[in-house]
Amino acid sequence: MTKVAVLGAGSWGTALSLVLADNGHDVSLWTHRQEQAEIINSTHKNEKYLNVMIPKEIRAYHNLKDALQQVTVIVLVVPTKAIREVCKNLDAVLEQNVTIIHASKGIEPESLKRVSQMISEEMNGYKDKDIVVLSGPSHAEEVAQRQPTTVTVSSMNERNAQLAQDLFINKAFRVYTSTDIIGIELGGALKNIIALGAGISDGLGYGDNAKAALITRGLAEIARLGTSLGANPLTFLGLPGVGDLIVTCTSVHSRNWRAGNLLGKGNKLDDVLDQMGMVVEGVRTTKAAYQFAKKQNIEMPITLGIYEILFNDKEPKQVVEQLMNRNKREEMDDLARLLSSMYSQ
Ligand SMILES: NC(=O)C1=CN([C@@H]2O[C@H](COP(=O)(O)OP(=O)(O)OC[C@H]3O[C@@H](n4cnc5c(N)ncnc54)[C@H](OP(=O)(O)O)[C@@H]3O)[C@@H](O)[C@H]2O)C=CC1
Ligand SMILES: O=C(CO)COP(=O)(O)O
Repeated sequence: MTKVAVLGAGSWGTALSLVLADNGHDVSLWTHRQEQAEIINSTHKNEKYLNVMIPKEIRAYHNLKDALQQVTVIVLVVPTKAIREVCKNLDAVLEQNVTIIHASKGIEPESLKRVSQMISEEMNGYKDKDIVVLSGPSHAEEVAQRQPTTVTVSSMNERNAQLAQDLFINKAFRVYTSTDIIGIELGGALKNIIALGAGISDGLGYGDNAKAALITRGLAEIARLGTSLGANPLTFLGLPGVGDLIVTCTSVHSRNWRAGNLLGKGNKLDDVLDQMGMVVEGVRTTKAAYQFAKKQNIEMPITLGIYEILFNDKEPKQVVEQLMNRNKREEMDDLARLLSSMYSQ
């Protein structure tokens, strides 16, 4: 049995706490809202985020120091925009050495930093090579129902990745390892941009052909940006790449798909985000990827179109027209370039 603190009591933090409790670990679930901690402890529910009973062994905390008592593992599951703030607070009160696993899917606009990089910048004594990421096609709603789910954990420190694998793996939650943390983090973050696009496409009333095109050409964009930042292109063919892309672009559970769907139906971004009430990571990630692609001259036409819908009020139909009328090209250009760059390394 391991003593684990899960920081972030939203949908995913709650679902991951259930997996850990199922595996017999001692779980504290920290929330930044006192009232939410009290509700979880008295009702054993967290209804705003997940419709499931929470076993009474999982105790919710509002005081961070109390949540951290004797833990040897921390699972960080707050929205990417809160990572730095939570890590600063954590650094101020954490007294013991722990293994840090994060499960957030985003990147930081301006810096294009991945979550493991942000964590190590805010936490004294932790290097980004020691942080573990957990990512893959895994909607909290299905994990909470113990439906079969597969994810990948990755760290440059293989021992830490194996520790995370052993901590989470069970008969409903299969965990693979990988050493390509760059690819795993970028795959998980960038698929949210394409999921917004898939939702927009469905909202406009387009069918499966359009969605398959978005998924496939979206994957090419993810691989282009990812490899320019040092990811292994093959990672994008795995669970945290194409796997997560499929689940997020096709599931009604996806907040990114749902937000895109509302945009495609003509709603404005601010109204959509108000309605969602949960994090839609793809919005910030679109900004980050757009800025980077522009600076580095990386071709990302879908990302550019989604940026224009989100931030420049461009009509979704106009963006579709723009995408369909680009210059003619050969489909496999990208793949050939990526593979040859891989083999020349
Ligand atoms: N839901 C899912 O199925 C999956 C989610 N993820 C990723 O996990 C991360 C978290 O997502 P998820 O749990 O779904 O998000 P939710 O929107 O469901 O919950 C986010 C939680 O974080 C809390 N929070 C927000 N800001 C802060 C802050 N500054 N300090 C502390 N807590 C804060 C929210 O509190 P408040 O109530 O105040 O808003 C809420 O409890 C995201 O990066 C997401 O992409 C990954 C895989 C699956
Ligand atoms: O990452 C997810 C599933 O793997 C969750 O996606 P959403 O944030 O779009 O709900």
